[in-house]
Amino acid sequence: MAGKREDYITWDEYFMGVAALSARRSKDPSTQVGACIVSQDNKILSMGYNGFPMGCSDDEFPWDKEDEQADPYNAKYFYSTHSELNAILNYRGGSLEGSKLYVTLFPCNECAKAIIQAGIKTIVYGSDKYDGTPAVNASKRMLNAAGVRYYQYQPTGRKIEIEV
Ligand SMILES: O=c1[nH]c(=O)n([C@H]2C[C@H](O)[C@@H](COP(=O)(O)O)O2)cc1CO
Ligand SMILES: [Zn+2]
Repeated sequence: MAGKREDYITWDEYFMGVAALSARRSKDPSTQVGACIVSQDNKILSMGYNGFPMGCSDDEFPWDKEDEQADPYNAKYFYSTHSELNAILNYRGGSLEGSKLYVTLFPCNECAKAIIQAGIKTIVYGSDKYDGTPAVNASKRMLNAAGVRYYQYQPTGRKIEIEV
């Protein structure tokens, strides 16, 4: 009798991998973020990445951080929907109460509000490159107050290649 395969990926590698793959759909030239929401029994409920809302063309809306005149209408920030919010909004199945969010970048304060209100209880994040900024400080303050647990994903170093 053959034993089971032993080099299968862990749950964390699987869900962080799905979040990272989702990020590859992002059109943002500077920061690509992916998210994956998982139930308490390890079933994927939803996914998302940062992008403009439906009907707002990736070719017509700006992807710049800032134009020469520093005109906010010509920068992406008014228009881009964050990956975490997209993952929450993409879920049409009912409640996300008690679920877990895997996200490649620590959620900002706006996403933290949506995460808390959606009932997500755990966040596993990848990069924390905006740590110390007001948005992330405010986010951590709210997540702490609301009892949302968060911890940084510890990369295993395993390379997962997918040929498509
Ligand atoms: O939590 C987040 N989730 C998320 O999807 N984003 C997106 C919005 C923007 O498209 C991009 C941030 O752009 P930049 O790093 O160039 O400022 O990442 C940004 C954050 C900020 O933490
Ligand atoms: Zn956000």
